[in-house]
Amino acid sequence: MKKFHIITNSYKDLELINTKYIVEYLKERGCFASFELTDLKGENIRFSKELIESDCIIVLGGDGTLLFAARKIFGMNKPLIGVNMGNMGYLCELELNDIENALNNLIDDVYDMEDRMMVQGEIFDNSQKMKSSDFALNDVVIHRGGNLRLLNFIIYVDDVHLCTYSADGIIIATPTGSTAYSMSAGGPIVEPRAQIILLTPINSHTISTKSIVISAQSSITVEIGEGRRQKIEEAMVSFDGKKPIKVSSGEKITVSRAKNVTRILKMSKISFLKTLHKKMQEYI
Ligand SMILES: NC(=O)c1ccc[n+]([C@@H]2O[C@H](COP(=O)([O-])OP(=O)(O)OC[C@H]3O[C@@H](n4cnc5c(N)ncnc54)[C@H](O)[C@@H]3O)[C@@H](O)[C@H]2O)c1
Ligand SMILES: Nc1ncnc2c1ncn2[C@@H]1O[C@H](COP(=O)(O)OP(=O)(O)OP(=O)(O)O)[C@@H](O)[C@H]1O
Repeated sequence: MKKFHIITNSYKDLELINTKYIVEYLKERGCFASFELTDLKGENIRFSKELIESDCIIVLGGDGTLLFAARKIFGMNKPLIGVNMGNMGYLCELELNDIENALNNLIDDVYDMEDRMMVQGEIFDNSQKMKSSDFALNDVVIHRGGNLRLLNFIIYVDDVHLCTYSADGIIIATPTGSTAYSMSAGGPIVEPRAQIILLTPINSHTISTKSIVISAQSSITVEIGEGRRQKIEEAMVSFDGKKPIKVSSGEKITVSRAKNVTRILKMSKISFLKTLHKKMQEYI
């Protein structure tokens, strides 16, 4: 690879010391290198010529920054690799102390590429009109928000009623997202290249509290049910933990496999489970 674009979280690389170092290093090795900063509002609007023409995106930050970058370049088919400057950085494979080695490997095309499935979600109002849609690499979370009342979530798979959870929320996760919120809510850990969609309730107050694994060919619809005390309840929908969207009883969220994937570059041969174990121990 020859053309690199860096997306840096300026909260993590405060004076851009590491960003500038990487740009200079790549240029010294005869490559093109450019950078941009994540914008504070998390909006994805600016697409520079350098970003569009790059062979690879290097992300400097934590998992949140990598998720931001993945959403930004959705559909562009460009590979991503993260340099961990976050607290945990599970999705960010590279460490700063070995960065030259990693950059040399990228230049010499010594890496593996892993396609990670993503999901798309569409939110429909009471008259079945789509009011919003978005994509996620980790998860779509439907949550009671600040409201301390149990909500009813009516679940359909391919339009057939599956079950109803009384819970704080529902997480619909990809295999990548299985190690994030879904895991905290008791969901299974899934091999990142698997092709499934995971449905995990958050604090379900029903006998069935288990996660359900669904084929990636199917779509899941979550309807916000009527409340016990009041007919119309409100909930929040968030894609990869970003910008919550308000929904209320009768509205539906349909989640299915997205047409595009996130391509993550891999250099280490260490298994995803060992990495998870190591990062979790370091994090504590
Ligand atoms: N209780 C929880 O575990 C909880 C609560 C809210 C959100 N989240 C997760 O946070 C994600 C957004 O991440 P963020 O960094 O912007 O928010 P954040 O800063 O709130 O991070 C949440 C934690 O999840 C980790 N994380 C994120 N994606 C991961 C993945 N695929 N595998 C393993 N760990 C992962 C992050 O490193 C961080 O430690 C959401 O997609 C959601 O899955 C988790
Ligand atoms: N778009 C953004 N631009 C700049 N800073 C941001 C942006 N979004 C979040 N931040 C800041 O970046 C930090 C979170 O970034 P990130 O998730 O990459 O790191 P982390 O939480 O330390 O890492 P990890 O998620 O791996 O534990 C927060 O301090 C947040 O205020």
